[in-house]
Amino acid sequence: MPRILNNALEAVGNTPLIRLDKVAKHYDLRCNLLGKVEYMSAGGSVKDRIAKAMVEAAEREGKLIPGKSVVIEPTSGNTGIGLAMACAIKGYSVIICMPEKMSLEKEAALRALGAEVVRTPTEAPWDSPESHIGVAQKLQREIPGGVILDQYRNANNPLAHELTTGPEIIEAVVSTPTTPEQPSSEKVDVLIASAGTGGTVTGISRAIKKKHNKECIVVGVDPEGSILAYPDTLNSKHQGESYVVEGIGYDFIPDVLSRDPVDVDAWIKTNDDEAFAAVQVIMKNEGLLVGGSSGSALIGAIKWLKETKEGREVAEKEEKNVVLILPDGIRNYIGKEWFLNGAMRGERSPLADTIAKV
Ligand SMILES: C=C(NCc1c(COP(=O)(O)O)cnc(C)c1O)C(=O)O
Repeated sequence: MPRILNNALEAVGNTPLIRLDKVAKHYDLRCNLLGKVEYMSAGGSVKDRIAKAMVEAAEREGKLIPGKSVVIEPTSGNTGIGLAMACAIKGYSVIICMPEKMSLEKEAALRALGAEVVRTPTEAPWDSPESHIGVAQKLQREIPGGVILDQYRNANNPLAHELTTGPEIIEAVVSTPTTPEQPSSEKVDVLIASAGTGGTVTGISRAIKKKHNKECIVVGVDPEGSILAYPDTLNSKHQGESYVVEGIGYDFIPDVLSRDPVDVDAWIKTNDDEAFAAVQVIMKNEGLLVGGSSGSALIGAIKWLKETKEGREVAEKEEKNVVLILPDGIRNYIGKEWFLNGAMRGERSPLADTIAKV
């Protein structure tokens, strides 16, 4: 029931799970494609959830003291935005260390929320002093009250998804009964998520497999150039190559990512072009203004559904529920060339010719 909230943190999560029927038709799928639309969270991304969880856990443990502590975090931006939102509400100073590659839009949102932003060289290896992680550690050593909550190692990252994102998905699927028009197994049959820290895919997988459906197939999506996919042989062809999509892929394996096949059954590699084309498919067919890694998740799903034996079996069954995590929205990338190319200079509707003649 609608009620007055105390602050924006109470509007984190509880995002809709929306049918992507026109996208499924576009790719000739018979199964249900369901998108968990995370840009509808208060801070605009899936990372709001871990930011809130890490801050509140640190407060409970006495690690954050109002008026004294300075939250410092290495991030590709969205975790930073979630932290800056929490710190604005709770009264902590915050410094975000973010690689140069990440969008100006994310930096602007961070600064608008009161954060200081330190940019670092994108190509710096994760364990070098110049990386976003190395610079955050240096700042913590030198700034009194500096606290790194550390999304790459903090158990509250995957736990936030095990306790919130996963149960929300399960509840939505279980409470939507099958009908002749919209057949459903009433289970989460497949979960597909792109990976950065790996907290999302790990945490949701644990929720589903422990409490709902241990037969659920969990697919991780990792960009070409990154090394998160398992087995490592999947990564060798493009290892070290740069990529434009933001928020996913790393040159190290974060502690919070479980590559145990029990948690993540399969991995799919994707590239920028196919991801950004998939963003346009979601926008034009479903009216959802998603970000680049949502395109990675969608094209990763399509590749798994079309190019693997297990996937083809799922794709043909109209009752099967395939859940995709759509991590953020186009707000973070509205001026980026990859988006403008598609939106402003892409295929126009037939109406364009008519308008030109008026
Ligand atoms: C790691 C960070 N983001 C993760 C992320 C992800 C991956 O979420 P993980 O739970 O970190 O695997 C997907 N898409 C976008 C747009 C993201 O920002 C970060 O914002 O620091």
